[in-house]
Amino acid sequence: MSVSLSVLMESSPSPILLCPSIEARDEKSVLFDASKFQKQSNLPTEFMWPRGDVVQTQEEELNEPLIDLEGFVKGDDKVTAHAVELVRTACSKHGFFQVTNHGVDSKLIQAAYQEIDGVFKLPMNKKLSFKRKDGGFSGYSAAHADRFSTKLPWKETFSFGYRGLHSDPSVVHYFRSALGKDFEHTGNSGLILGTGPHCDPTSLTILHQDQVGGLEVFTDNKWHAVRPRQDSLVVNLGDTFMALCNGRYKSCLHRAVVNRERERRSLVYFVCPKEDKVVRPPQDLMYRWGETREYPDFTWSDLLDFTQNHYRADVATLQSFFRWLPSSSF
Ligand SMILES: O=C(O)CCC(=O)C(=O)O
Ligand SMILES: [Fe+2]
Repeated sequence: MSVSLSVLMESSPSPILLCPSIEARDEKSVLFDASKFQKQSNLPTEFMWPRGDVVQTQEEELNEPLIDLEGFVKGDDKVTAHAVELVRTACSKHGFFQVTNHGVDSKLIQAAYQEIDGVFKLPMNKKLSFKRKDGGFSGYSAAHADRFSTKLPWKETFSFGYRGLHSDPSVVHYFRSALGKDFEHTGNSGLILGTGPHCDPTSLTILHQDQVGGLEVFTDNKWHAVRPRQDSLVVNLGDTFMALCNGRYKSCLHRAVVNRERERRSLVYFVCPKEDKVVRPPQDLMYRWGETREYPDFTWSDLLDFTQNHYRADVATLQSFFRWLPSSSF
């Protein structure tokens, strides 16, 4: 089995961010102390999102059933069938669901937060010593300031990738059994966003946010807050999964809003295909569904290159990618 996974840990807003200063916009990225801005009304324009991009924050919480994986993990067919139905409904509607009894030890999650806190508290020069290289997977990055100059995310991340897990998280295992070999996976809310509205280009995203909250999902024409739950994991479908399912299941449109009072952290686990794997829906599914193809073939390495080097993931990544892809006639 080939597995390609990467884990992203993010903390926002951070006391120090790396981004272009307003005075030195044409110079290479320079350091400035973002904590100075945290209590001011005059926030750096690089972090401002045009109002058109930002739907007014709804206080409304997403009211979706929490999916209990206990029966599935234990192999209880009846309980699994019910969970599958809930997952199917959620994926058809907005590509998002939350699971409990997922088998990931909560102590491990807390330990990961503690570990990553130590990394983010390092002095900036230390963090820059393991800066993520262009086109690379692993390392520290801040605000994407090295790649984009406007609408910067108010966050810093520490990412690392690895392959060849011995066991799958149960939800990955489920999709794998359903899709077979075709699923080889290797603060100023409302204006300043930790992570702007986007769909993940990856296959699946499994996420834990801390108790500060801020994750929002777009569904029923509105943004809905996802209440943080210590015991649950959020699962988002990404663009690659949507392409694998011929658009039947939706790539989840989401964002993370930060606030001026408390730092927010999240642990994000991206599941991606093997680089050279051609992404296309399984033929027997297409046959069974009687559908024609919605998307052309592509490889994860092309989509990865596009989103790492040419385009920051947003709501229209896949369409833009197909226009960009030379062999695509879309
Ligand atoms: O921090 C979060 O809760 C969301 C992060 C996210 O959407 C991403 O990194 O793709
Ligand atoms: Fe995301």
